[in-house]
Amino acid sequence: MHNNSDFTRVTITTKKSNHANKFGKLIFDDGTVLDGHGFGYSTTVFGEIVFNTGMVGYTEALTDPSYNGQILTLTYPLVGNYGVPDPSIVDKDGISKFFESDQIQIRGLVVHELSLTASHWNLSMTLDEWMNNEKVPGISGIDTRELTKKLRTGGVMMAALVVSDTEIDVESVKKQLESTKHYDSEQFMDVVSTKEEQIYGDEEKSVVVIDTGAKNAILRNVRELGYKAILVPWNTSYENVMSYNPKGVVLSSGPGDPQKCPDTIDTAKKLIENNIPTLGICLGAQIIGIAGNTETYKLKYGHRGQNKPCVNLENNQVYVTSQNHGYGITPESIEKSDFKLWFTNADDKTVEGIKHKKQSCIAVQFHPEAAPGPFDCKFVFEELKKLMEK
Ligand SMILES: NC(=O)CC[C@H](N)C(=O)O
Repeated sequence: MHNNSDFTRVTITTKKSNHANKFGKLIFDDGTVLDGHGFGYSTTVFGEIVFNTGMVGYTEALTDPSYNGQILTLTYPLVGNYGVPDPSIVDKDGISKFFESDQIQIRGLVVHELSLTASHWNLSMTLDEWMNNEKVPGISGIDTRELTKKLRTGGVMMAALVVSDTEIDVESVKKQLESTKHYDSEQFMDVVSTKEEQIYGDEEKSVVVIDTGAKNAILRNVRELGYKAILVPWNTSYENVMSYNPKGVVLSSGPGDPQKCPDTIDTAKKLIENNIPTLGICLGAQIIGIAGNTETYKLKYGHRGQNKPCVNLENNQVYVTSQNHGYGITPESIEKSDFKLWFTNADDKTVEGIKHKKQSCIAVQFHPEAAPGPFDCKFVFEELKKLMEK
């Protein structure tokens, strides 16, 4: 028999999005112009336009530093209906509970329909309010299926997103778009990486996380292994990493081309050489790959979603993974490298994980820290723990 105290009382908060109807336009570098309704902040932004097929998780996606420099299209047709939680809610270590970093990282957001009402027990503001506060523009009323087909056919491209209270001058935006720095040549590390070390927990044994744009969930997973997490800047040298005397090292996810992180590649080379237990995640996997003689390349339209099937070649088990990447490790380059293939993508056979042939070094292209429902990829952190406690 239940007594009332068995139940947590949950209050559902409802808020209406009262955004004014603004002008909104998406302008692509191939000349295409799409009309929509502007929301969020009135401004013009330029970035690489990409799409994510996840049905939920916009709070996490918008704050994932790996999206820095990009205009994000969500293919799920109704967005914003559960609002946005309070950013100041933190866990016992002071790590934000519901956000992957302390700000919105995307340059702009593209949706089909923005929900006018948001309801959730955890809601503190609407998506429109949040984006307005953080000065990020959004556009709704876009046929995101057609847009996705365009990106799948033509590949990701540079675009401008304009939200304005007055009529938009398309020609002048097109000119600015032409002279905008291309996403591929941008250097994001100074923008996303911590400038100083940050320490979470007080355990004696520690894991250093090299911050090339780390998500909070990576820190949380390290903490759950029972280790102190030490977050350090992207360009921390091997000697400085080792000065913390860590049991292991995580190379985090992050935005941009892995070739733009030469200092991290250098540190990774020495971590491998000295057999320090190391796990690379997404950008971190690409960096580890380069450090161990694989090559990387740019995918046509990337993998961004929550249901990307990956096969563990050691036991033929398939995992449903979360992903967000536009570059990858070149499959043909693995054979002559220091790694063997660990995971492969069941959809397109791209590289999803590698293991060093001799040293304690593993890397996954997918996000083991992400949990869009299930937690089935957490075992990757357990693999790191096994290497650290060997
Ligand atoms: N999430 C990530 O770490 C992304 C890695 C890299 N920037 C890419 O786009 O492929």
